[in-house]
Order: sequence, then structure tokens, then C-alpha cells
Amino acid sequence: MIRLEDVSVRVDVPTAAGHAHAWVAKTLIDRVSLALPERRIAFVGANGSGKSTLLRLLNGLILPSDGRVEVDGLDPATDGRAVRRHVGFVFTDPLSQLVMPTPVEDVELSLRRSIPDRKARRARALDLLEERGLARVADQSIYDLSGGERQLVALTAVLAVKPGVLVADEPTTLLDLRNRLRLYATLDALPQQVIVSTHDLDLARRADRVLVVEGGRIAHDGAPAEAIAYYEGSQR
Ligand SMILES: Nc1ncnc2c1ncn2[C@@H]1O[C@H](COP(=O)(O)OP(=O)(O)OP(=O)(O)O)[C@@H](O)[C@H]1O
Repeated sequence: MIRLEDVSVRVDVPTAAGHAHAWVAKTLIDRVSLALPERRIAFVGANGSGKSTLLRLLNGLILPSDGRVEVDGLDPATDGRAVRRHVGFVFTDPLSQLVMPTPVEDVELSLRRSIPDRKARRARALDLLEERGLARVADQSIYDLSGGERQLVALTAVLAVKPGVLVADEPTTLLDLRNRLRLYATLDALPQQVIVSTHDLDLARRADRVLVVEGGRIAHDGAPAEAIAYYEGSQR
């Protein structure tokens, strides 16, 4: 289970006045405590509310300034490697995580530990891409793919290592309707816990629990219909 115990994240930022060497502490996450046992969890909230920061705490990309994070018994502050292996993370911008020239090579990279034989690894990578409707672009340059195709390749590569938890930061942002529906079905079918941040309220509605983030705090936490109604009301 994922737990946050009184977690705050603060960073030093230059003062607005821009005086040389003048810094102030900015609170990105403000004393958040949560237990997240549900299988499907969505964070929603306005731009800059702190959703990405909360997700990044879950795989140690950001460590708390105060408080403690626990992910299935692992502490990202002390078990960084194990946490990163356990928590698959899909970034909003797929280019920040696709490191190989082509989709098939990227998925092969994910499989290098689990399938040592190169031929078998390539065959499996192609199978996984085909399952996502990406066989056609498997050998194309990453840079020649559409944003949506890249996002699906990134998801395929992350899922290839069979993480215990999938964390996805705005996974449907770049997807057209067809691919969005495909992604919903993919996430629904995953055996592992899935935690997303999203502006896509249709995706949030599919979760077991929706948390509304406001100014680095959880402003509302509950079943999708009521949490989304709260969020919509708060933005008017
Ligand atoms: N390293 C950092 N230094 C200073 N400020 C930061 C840093 N990282 C994030 N922030 C600020 O913290 C706030 C929360 O950012 P975060 O990315 O978590 O928001 P978000 O809810 O995911 O937003 P969006 O919906 O736009 O993706 C923003 O005001 C952002 O500018």
C-alpha cells in the first residue's frame, strides 16, 4: 500500500523582485497525509496545484522535505533503486523517457533483464507494440511519431518490465479519441495498482477514488462523481 505521512515539499526559489542572491522557500506540497489502498486512483486539480509533484514523490523523483512516503513497504528516501524498479512512471512528455532511436529498441531496452536472448527479446518487444496497435511504427524514428504514438510507446516500454505499481502523469493528454479509449481499456485491464494525474475527467471517472489537489493540499477526496462535482464547482 502507498502511504504519505505528513509530507511536505519545499523548494528555494528566487524572490519575485529578482534581487541577486535573494531566495524564498516555496511550499509545493503542504503536510499531506494519505493512505492509498484502492486499485485505481486519480489526482485532479488546476495547473500548478501540485499533482505532478505528488506523483513524483511516489517513485523518489522528488523526496519529501518533511514527512515520509512508503510504497508497498519501500521508502523512496532509502530504497531509491528498489522503488524505481517497483513503480513504473509514465511522464506527460514521452520524449523525456524514450531514450532509444526507435520504439522497438526502446521496448527491447526495458526487456534486457527479463529476456537475455536478443532474438527472443526483439520478438517480445514487437508483440507488445503490436498489442498497442504500434506494429506499423516499430522501426520508425521516435522523432517521426505523433505525440500520441510516442505516449503509447512510452507506456508500452514501462509496462514491459511489469512494475508493481503504474504511475502516469496525464497519460491521455496527447491522445486522440480512439487512442484514449484504447488507453482506458488498457489501464482497466492492468493487474497492478494504477495512479494517474489528469485533466481528463472521463479518465478520472473510471477511478475508484479521486483526489482534488489545490495549492499543494488535498481539497477533496472521495468517490469520482462527488469529487469531480467538487472540482468543477471550485473552478467556476
Ligand atoms: N523544482 C521546482 N522549483 C520551483 N517550483 C516548482 C518546482 N517544481 C514544481 N514547481 C511549482 O510547483 C507547483 C506545482 O507544480 P506541479 O507540476 O506539481 O503542478 P501540476 O498540478 O502537476 O500542474 P499541471 O496540471 O500544470 O501539470 C507549480 O507552481 C510549479 O511551478
